[in-house]
Amino acid sequence: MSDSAVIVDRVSKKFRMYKERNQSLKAAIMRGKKSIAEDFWAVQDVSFEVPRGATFGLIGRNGSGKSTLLKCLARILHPDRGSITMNGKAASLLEVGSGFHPELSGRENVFLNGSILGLSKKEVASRFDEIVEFSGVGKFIDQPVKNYSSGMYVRLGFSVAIHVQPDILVVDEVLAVGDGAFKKKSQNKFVEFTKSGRTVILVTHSLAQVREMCNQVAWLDQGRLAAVGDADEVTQKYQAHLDAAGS
Ligand SMILES: Nc1ncnc2c1ncn2[C@@H]1O[C@H](COP(=O)(O)OP(=O)(O)OP(=O)(O)O)[C@@H](O)[C@H]1O
Repeated sequence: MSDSAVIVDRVSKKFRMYKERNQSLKAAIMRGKKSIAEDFWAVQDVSFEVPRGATFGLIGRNGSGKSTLLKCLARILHPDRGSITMNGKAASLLEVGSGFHPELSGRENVFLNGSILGLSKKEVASRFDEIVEFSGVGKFIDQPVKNYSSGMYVRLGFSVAIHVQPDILVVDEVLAVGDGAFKKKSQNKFVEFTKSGRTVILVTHSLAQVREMCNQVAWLDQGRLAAVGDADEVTQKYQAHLDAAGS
């Protein structure tokens, strides 16, 4: 088996940008079916490998393509060019309570989410107490999740995803929502998770968090890979770049 959990090979992703959005109906009819659009490449020709057991961060300025690449890794988007190979079972947690059904209770959502992430009912049942305990949702577990605070939503979603024990966990800023205590608990969980040979890929805007949590980093700049490798080295380069640009 390869030592790489994930292989990103010359991945590019484009979006169609439509012009003249505010035109009149008459102008649109006159122009017929032709619409004026151009391609915008949000991710361009990016290649790297994520070693098994790494906590791998994606960094870069706003709009550099981090979320787009993360969505490709989570299979929410498909690259227009290149390929992504996942060596193992992957689970992703990209939006607050993604995959949660608002009308269902926390309990029902844990079972639903667990099964979406590939666990049997029995497997979810055996981890249920631990999932609830970690989330801190407590007695609210039988309330519809539409009544949860955003913090409760995220904590429960994160708790399900991490207890499903995927080989590769793809997360987006989830820890930004939790409070300090939950962040610490989650970081410890990540350490435990990666020690058992599992891999975490995350996006965060906090360089301090990247330094603290990640051992490998990819830096994206205008959709292209600016640097990849050891977290300290790459974050230093990125910081120097930001300082030079005066931001
Ligand atoms: N669905 C879409 N349609 C058109 N353009 C998009 C779409 N999604 C993202 N983009 C554009 O692609 C570029 C990269 O966006 P992306 O969200 O991946 O960046 P990011 O690095 O995650 O930014 P941020 O740090 O602000 O979250 C941006 O210019 C964005 O406007």
